[in-house]
Amino acid sequence: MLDAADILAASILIVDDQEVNVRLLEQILREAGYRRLTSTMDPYAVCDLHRTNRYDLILLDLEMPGRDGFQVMEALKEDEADADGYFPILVITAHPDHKLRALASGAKDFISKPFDLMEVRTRIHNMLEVRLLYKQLEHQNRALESLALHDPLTGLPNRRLLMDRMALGIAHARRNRGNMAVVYLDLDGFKEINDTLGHDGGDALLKMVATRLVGAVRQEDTVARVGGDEFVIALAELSHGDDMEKLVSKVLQAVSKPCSIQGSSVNVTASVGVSVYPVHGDNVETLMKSADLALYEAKGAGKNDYRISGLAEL
Ligand SMILES: Nc1nc2c(ncn2[C@@H]2O[C@H](COP(=O)(O)OP(=O)(O)OP(=O)(O)O)[C@@H](O)[C@H]2O)c(=O)[nH]1
Repeated sequence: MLDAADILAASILIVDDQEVNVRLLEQILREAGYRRLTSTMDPYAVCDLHRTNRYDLILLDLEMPGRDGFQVMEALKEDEADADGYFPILVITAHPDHKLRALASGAKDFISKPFDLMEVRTRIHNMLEVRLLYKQLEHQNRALESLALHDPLTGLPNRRLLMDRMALGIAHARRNRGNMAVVYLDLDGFKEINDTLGHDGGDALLKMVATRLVGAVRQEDTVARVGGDEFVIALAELSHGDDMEKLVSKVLQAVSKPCSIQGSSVNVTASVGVSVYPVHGDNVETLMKSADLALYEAKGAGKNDYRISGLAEL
C-alpha cells in the first residue's frame, strides 16, 4: 500500500511557458512537501524529458505558443513515451472550454487558472495516488508473471515457459528451414546425493548445475528445469558447423566437474537424450517425448552418457 511519503517522493514535470506560473507551481509543490520537481518552459522538450525520466505526473499548460498542450499530448502519445500505458497528464488551463477537450484527449484531470491552492494540491495528490497504485499493480503483475514461468529454486524457466520458447523456436526453424535440438538431461544418482548431503545440499547442487548449464550454452538457447533433477535445453538454430556430439559433451562435462557443497567436494554425472527438429518430430510434444525416450535409453545403458533419438542421421 501507499503512504504519504511515497506520494511526496513522486517525480513531477511542470510545463508552462510563463515563468511566473512555473515558479508559483514549484513553490506550491515544495511547500506541500514534493521534492522531485523538474520544470521546463519549452514544450518541445517534454517528450525527450519524459522518455528519459518517466515522470509520475506531468503538469501541462495548454496555452503555449508554437506547440500547445494538445499538441504536446499528441506527441507524447506518438512517442509512446508512456510505455506502460499510463498517460500521467494533468492539464492547466484558464479556458473552461478546454477542460473537456483535454480530458477527451487523454488528460487525467485539470487545474484551473488562476490557481486555487487547495484545488492544486488536492488534484495533484489524488492523481499521484492513482498513478502510484497503478505502478505498484504493474510491478506485482510482472512479479507474478515471472513466478508463473520460472522455477523458484534455480530461477530457470519452468516447463511452461520452455514449451512457449520451443514452439517459437520450431516456428522460426520452419520459416528458415533450420533446426532446433532438445537436450533432455537427468542427473544420475541424485537421490543418493540428497540422502548424503540432505535436502539443502541437494538444492545447492541443483542450483550449481543450473548455473553451469546456462554457462555451457549460448544466450539464445533456453535452459529450463522441468522436474526434480531434470533439465531441458532447447538449442536454437543449430548451424551446419555445430557438432551435436561436441555440444552434448560440453554440457555433460560442465555438469560433471567436481563442485564444492557444504565444504565437501561432490561429483555428479548426468544422462542425456537428444531429439532434433525436424528429424524426430515437428512439434513440441513429439520432440520432448523423443528426447525423453532417448534419455531413458542412456540411463539403461549405464548412465553418464547420451543418446540421440532413433539413432537418425543428423
Ligand atoms: N534437494 C532436492 N531434491 C529434489 C527436488 N525435487 C526432487 N528431488 C529429489 O530428486 C530425486 C530424483 O529422483 P530420481 O531421478 O528418480 O533419482 P536418481 O537417484 O537421480 O536416479 P537416476 O536418475 O536413475 O540416476 C528424488 O529423490 C527427489 O526426492 C528438489 O527440489 N530439491
